[in-house]
Amino acid sequence: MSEAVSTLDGWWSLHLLYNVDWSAIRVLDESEQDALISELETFLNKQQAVQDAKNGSYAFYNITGQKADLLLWLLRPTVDELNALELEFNKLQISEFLIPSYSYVSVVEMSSYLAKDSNEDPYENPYVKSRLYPDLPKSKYICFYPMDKKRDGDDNWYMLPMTDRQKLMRDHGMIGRSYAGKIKQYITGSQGLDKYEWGVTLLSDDMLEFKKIIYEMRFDETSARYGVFGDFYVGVHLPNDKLDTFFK
Ligand code: VOV
Repeated sequence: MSEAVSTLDGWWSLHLLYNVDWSAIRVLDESEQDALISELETFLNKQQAVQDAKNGSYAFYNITGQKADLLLWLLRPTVDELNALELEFNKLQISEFLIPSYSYVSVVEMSSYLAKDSNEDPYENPYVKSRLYPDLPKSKYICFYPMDKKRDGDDNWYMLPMTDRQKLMRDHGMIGRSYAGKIKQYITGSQGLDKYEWGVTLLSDDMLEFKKIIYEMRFDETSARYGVFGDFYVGVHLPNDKLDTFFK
């Protein structure tokens, strides 16, 4: 049996994607529309307060294309908190006008492929902490997709010896590092939690950088041979002061 890589696991993660029932919103009185927008705004302000207190994080984006209209990404220290938060969101008035299109449960993850030998507790390392418990920036654009590593005949990631996987991940990391300052990447693991094995969430102020990095990585063996991808969701940041024009 090949050696499993150990992981460091951070906050629990829930990606919630919805389509908006525009025709149902349109027939509401303006005061009814205002009430549900204001309640949503209060909910989002609460998420910001939790983020400011470093007890979690969140992101809210308007998805481009017909697969979804909205992506609400929530991070919390425990799955119980995340579960309760989803329930709270489901009970908002706005949820009566949202049609679930996709959801993804995972945990923020760092693998130890490239970890250096050390006696320190990695969970106390400031860099590791910033990766496992991220303070999500309000970048203009998001790109989220779930993915697997292939298990197909000779192309089986899980049968590769540890040293081979380490080399492949080193090459992968080198490409990733050339996008430093342009893209922030968040890897969430979901083995046993959802259909795919990882969620990749990228944030950037330039949507084109997503296409560039994903295309470049396609030529790298880690993705070229072993990457299996779900649907890609891309979108534009939806700040509170745009909620009115978004929904009305
Ligand atoms: C800014 C871009 C960027 C950077 C710097 C980066 C670096 C790194 C490092 C250093 C490591 C390993 C240690 C860890 O932290 O886990 C990883 C890990 C991982 N990555 Fe990555 N990745 C990036 C970006 C990046 C992208 C765009 C993708 C999607 C692949 C593609 O073709 O679409 C991806 C995938 C992953 C995955 C699925 C894992 C976990 C694999 C596993 O088997 O455990 N990743 N990644």
